[in-house]
Amino acid sequence: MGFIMDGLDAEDYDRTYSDGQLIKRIAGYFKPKMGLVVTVSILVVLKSIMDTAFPVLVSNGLDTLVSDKGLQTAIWITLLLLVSGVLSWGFNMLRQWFTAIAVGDVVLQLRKDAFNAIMERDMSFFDEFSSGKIVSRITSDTDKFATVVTLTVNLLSQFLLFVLIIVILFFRNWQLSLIAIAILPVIMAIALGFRYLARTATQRSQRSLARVNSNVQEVISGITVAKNFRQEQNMYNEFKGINVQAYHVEVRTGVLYNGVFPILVAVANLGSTMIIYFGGNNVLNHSISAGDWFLFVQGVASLWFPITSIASFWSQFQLGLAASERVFALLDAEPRVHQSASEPVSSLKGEIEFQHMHFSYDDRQTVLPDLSLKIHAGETVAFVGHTGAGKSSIAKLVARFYEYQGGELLIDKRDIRTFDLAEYRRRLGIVPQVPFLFSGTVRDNIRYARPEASDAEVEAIAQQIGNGDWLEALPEGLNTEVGEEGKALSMGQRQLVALGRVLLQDPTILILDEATASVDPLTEAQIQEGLDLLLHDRTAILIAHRLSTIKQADRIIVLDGGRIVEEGNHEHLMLQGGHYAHLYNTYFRHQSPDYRPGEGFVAVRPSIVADKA
Ligand SMILES: Nc1ncnc2c1ncn2[C@@H]1O[C@H](COP(=O)(O)OP(=O)(O)OP(=O)(O)O)[C@@H](O)[C@H]1O
Repeated sequence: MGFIMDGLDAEDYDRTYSDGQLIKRIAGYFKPKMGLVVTVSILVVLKSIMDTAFPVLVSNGLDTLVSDKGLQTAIWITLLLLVSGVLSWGFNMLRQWFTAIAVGDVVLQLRKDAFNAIMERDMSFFDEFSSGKIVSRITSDTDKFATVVTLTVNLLSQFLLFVLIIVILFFRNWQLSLIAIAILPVIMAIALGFRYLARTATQRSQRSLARVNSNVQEVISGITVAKNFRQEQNMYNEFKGINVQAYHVEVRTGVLYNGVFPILVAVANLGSTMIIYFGGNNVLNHSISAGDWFLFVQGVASLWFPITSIASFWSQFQLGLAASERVFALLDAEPRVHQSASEPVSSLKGEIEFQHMHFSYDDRQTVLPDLSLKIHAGETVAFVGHTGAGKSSIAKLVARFYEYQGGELLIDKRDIRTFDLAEYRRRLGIVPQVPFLFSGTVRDNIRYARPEASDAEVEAIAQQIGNGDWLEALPEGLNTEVGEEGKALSMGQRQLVALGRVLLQDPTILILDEATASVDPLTEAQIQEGLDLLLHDRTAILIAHRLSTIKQADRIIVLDGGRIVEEGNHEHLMLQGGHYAHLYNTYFRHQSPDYRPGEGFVAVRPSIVADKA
């Protein structure tokens, strides 16, 4: 058994709400739908009354027929039964209809809230939660929330039916009622036992399905690497194991679900047999009528159904509550980036100053221990350093994606924490290392920065980069579809689109995380031209990986372990023979147009080389 369930342990979900809090919260969502909720409640009561009326009418009808024996009475009874049946059907249909409307409206609102909450979250949130989990919180978790509400309405209706039948039976004959309910503890014991087993089985089958999903997702995302390393067979074997596990889990769940009902039916039939025997004896000695006898036989048969359905749906109810909890956790996630005010940022000069900045993403590692740095308005600063030195982190702090723990970050001598972030970010242009393009055309993607820009403006921007030569390589120029995430374009073309996008935005501060991927010399030249345009007249932070970009900077800052170890321009730093010269020898030397293998090393102080060795 053990190995079948491997990897299906509980996830580390953040359960922080009690059931009561959750139900209160769910009820809160239904408050604006009070009219519908009241209508559904009335319909639930009416349907339950009609369902109870049916056996009562038959019972009374039997007794009347025994004494009256007239055809007219039989017709009347039939008509009444027909009316009660039709009414029950009608009430049920309306109840389901209105429930679906109310639940649909609430899920609509909940999804809107969840989506908005995600848009509001700062970047640390996305580090913590995988995209798969976030997607499932918005889609399947809100769906499960809907299931829970629909189930609750159904269960309430069943419960009401149960109470009504019990009350009527007791009014008719309490001794026989006691016999009827004697079977209930047995049914409840089986149902409760099943509740536990069903919950475990449902959780396992959900987890095994999630494993299948995530395996397929991972394989498809990494298909290029898999094919490159010829791992298809290994991947298939891995999938096969996971799929077989899901099969075993599903079979167990199916056997459990399908096995419990025959047991419950057998027990319920035992109850009916007892009622038939004792009730029949009572009819023979005239202590109850034949109609009452029928009512008991019928009543016992309908009693077990509400109990079993409450028990069997309990696990789904719990899972639905857990899903609602995950949605609410998403809505309530505390922001890590705290703004002390929301002051307008109508215009900026672009001066950036870090004062004794202390920053870490989490408690595992300090990324910037104590950074002090002033970038003047209009200055182009290139950050260089080994991987993990903290270059991107500085840029992310300027974009206010993360909260810092100590020191100050001033933009135009104003505390960044006092800014209206939406306005501030409008003045900030970011070109990420791997440019992300949304599906649509090249034109749509450039326009993304300023949706109101006219076609002529977009075209003018595209023409500015490399005289528009890059557009000729695109099959339909600006109208070329970029495909999912821009996969239909080459990496260099994607970078050019990303540059065009930021040029159109015309930000005061530019952050460019330069791509490490190499592009052909022509594209490189076009990108360089685009960059020249971008750098002109604005503050720029370049996380530079290309020698040509680094040389364009007014100042180069060399980072090591989150500290500034050197700064100056290219020539000055080369002469120093320190960290920059060492980086040059390691990364940039071969990018020089005069590069010859084995040549072009610059002199580096022995202490630096020894330090890095
Ligand atoms: N989102 C994150 N959560 C936790 N730690 C992070 C996160 N991003 C970066 N780090 C850590 O912070 C340190 C600095 O990373 P950063 O990305 O700033 O380096 P970098 O100099 O830009 O490197 P590269 O040139 O490879 O992009 C690294 O040790 C990295 O592991």
